[in-house]
Amino acid sequence: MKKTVVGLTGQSGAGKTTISDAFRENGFEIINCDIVAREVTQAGNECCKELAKLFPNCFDENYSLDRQKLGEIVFSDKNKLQMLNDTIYPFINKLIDEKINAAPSRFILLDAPTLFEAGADKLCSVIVSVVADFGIRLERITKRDGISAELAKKRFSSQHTMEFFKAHSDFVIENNGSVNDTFQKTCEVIETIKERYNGG
Ligand SMILES: CC(C)(COP(=O)(O)OP(=O)(O)OC[C@H]1O[C@@H](n2cnc3c(N)ncnc32)[C@H](O)[C@@H]1O)[C@@H](O)C(=O)NCCC(=O)NCCS
Ligand SMILES: Nc1ncnc2c1ncn2[C@@H]1O[C@H](COP(=O)(O)OP(=O)(O)OP(=O)(O)O)[C@@H](O)[C@H]1O
Repeated sequence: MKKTVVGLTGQSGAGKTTISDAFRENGFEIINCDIVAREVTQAGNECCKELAKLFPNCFDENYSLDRQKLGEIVFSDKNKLQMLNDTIYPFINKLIDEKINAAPSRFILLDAPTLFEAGADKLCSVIVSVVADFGIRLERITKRDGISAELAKKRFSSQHTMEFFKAHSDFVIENNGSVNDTFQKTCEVIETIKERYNGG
């Protein structure tokens, strides 16, 4: 069975995980890369031991990761973010590969904020970006994650710009309005993708 992998990407708070529900309802198997990143950093595993060499203050004696502390460090320093990415992506990409191979569905959605940085765009037949305005994203993620506006802004500036996402995607979904409107737009995109790739 030839699998079609759709990469869903965009800045923090744009609405990737919200939109992924529409893909699930349309028969897609969802791989959420934030969850994959949590799986590879479960206390005591190999990835944590590698990261603890670089960020010793972010781990306790059981190699359990203090996520907020690491976020504060890497989203304030591009070199440290690069060190984190270089270390964690091989573990993440290996697990993504395993999940794609094990997926029972022919259609797979990769919900991945750092799709391009991780090189996971190369696994995708189609790339969909979700975009939303800065102020809206700021409000959403300070509320969702309970983080300060300052940390949220640092996280944004660690990511590609909206223009980058638009320029590197096959479809762009704007999510400044209601969830219902965005769901409708997403279903139209899904229909086009399915028409294009069914049987292909
Ligand atoms: C830095 C970490 C420990 C912060 O953990 P925390 O629980 O505070 O945040 P969480 O993991 O829920 O991520 C929240 C959002 O931050 C953004 N983000 C996460 N990692 C990165 C990154 N490397 N570069 C840019 N933005 C990122 C994404 O929009 C993500 O949805 C964590 O995000 C991490 O391990 N990041 C590296 C792995 C990665 O790139 N994950 C993204 C999916 S591949
Ligand atoms: N159209 C919308 N109207 C109101 N709230 C929304 C809308 N879209 C998303 N949200 C809310 O905004 C928050 C961020 O959305 P979501 O988690 O889907 O973003 P994301 O792109 O996956 O972000 P991240 O990369 O940080 O994980 C969530 O709490 C979600 O419920």
